[in-house]
Amino acid sequence: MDLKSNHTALVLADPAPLNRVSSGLLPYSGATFSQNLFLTVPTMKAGILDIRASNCLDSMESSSPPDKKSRDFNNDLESTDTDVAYRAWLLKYPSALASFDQITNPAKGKRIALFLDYDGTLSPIVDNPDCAFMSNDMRAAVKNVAEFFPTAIISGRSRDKVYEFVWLTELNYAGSHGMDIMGPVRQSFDDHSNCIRSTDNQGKEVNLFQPASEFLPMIDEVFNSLVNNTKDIRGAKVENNKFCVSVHYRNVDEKDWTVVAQRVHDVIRNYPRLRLTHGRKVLEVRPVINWDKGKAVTFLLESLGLSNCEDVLPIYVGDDQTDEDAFKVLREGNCGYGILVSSVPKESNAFFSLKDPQEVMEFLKSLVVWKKTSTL
Ligand SMILES: O=P(O)(O)OC[C@H]1O[C@H](O[C@H]2O[C@H](CO)[C@@H](O)[C@H](O)[C@H]2O)[C@H](O)[C@@H](O)[C@@H]1O
Repeated sequence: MDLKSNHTALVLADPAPLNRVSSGLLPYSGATFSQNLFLTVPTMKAGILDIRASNCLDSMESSSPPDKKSRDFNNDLESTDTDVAYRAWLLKYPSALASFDQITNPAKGKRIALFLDYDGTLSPIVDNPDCAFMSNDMRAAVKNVAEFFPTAIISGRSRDKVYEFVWLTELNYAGSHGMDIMGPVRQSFDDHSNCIRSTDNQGKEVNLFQPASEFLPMIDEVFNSLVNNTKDIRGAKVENNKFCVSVHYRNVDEKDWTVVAQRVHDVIRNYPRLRLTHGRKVLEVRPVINWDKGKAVTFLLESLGLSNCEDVLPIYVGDDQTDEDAFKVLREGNCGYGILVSSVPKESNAFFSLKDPQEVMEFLKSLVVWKKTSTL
């Protein structure tokens, strides 16, 4: 099948950065133009910033709130205001540690199924994506929790890469935002399209579900073009996540973010079957398929024989925009809880919050203690 075409405009399907309504959320209409962005593009060809790239830049800015360190440094008063805002936000998204009983009471008599994002949830956000190591303490906490509760990692990274960081065989892994799921063998999935039998690195038979497998050659092609198109932008980094590609701009000078946005759009405008989503200082290029982390949660629950809400309480912990799909599935299904990891106020579909990976670790440890001491 020819997945590439040169005549259709880019599909811009960015999920809403929930902390601000952005023009980047609007499909391309050609009706508006951001003047100040136009004026701040120093290196653009002919001085024109593509409107879709301009909308994208809005989203890049709104999905990249200043970190706590720089806020505190800027101004003590401002930091006090921010703390007040954070405390107010906690009323809407209570701490999962402070509200631990509220989470575990409904779990009595049920099995908890745990879903964990990786970057920003199990490992702190760092400048170099290749160095996002999780601590040994966190690894021990995840290993312990997985002894008591079925546990899966759902990451935007490729499945292999996230496994190299986590290195625990007792978990299930879904890479590429859920487009690459390795789970236990289920006979009932044998007829499922895109589901094949394979073996894991222990030689155990597993099911491999890859709903975007036909996009593999296209993703490789786009990865190479993106590497080529961004190689002169200092600090830009392109990461091949197998079924999606990440373009990092964390280390790019903010004045050059427009250039990053434009270069990415220049490449993907030729691929109408690819779309762009936003993460934490990263643009994620992915296939336009009806699949996301939320669908992956549903699929994994089914694969693990845990899809009956009467007996199972799923908990999903994540920090990023793409995790919202999973929070939404749990909220709308009235089944389980999303926990957003954030140290800044953000609108979310999660029910609870944790401040950072350190608090995630405490939460995982508390679950183990609760399970060990629970009589039910
Ligand atoms: O779904 P996730 O596991 O959260 O993956 C989302 C992206 O995570 C990584 O990037 C983020 O973490 C990096 C390391 O801390 C950081 O440098 C970067 O700015 C963040 O966006 C990963 O490198 C990406 O490929 C994933 O898409």
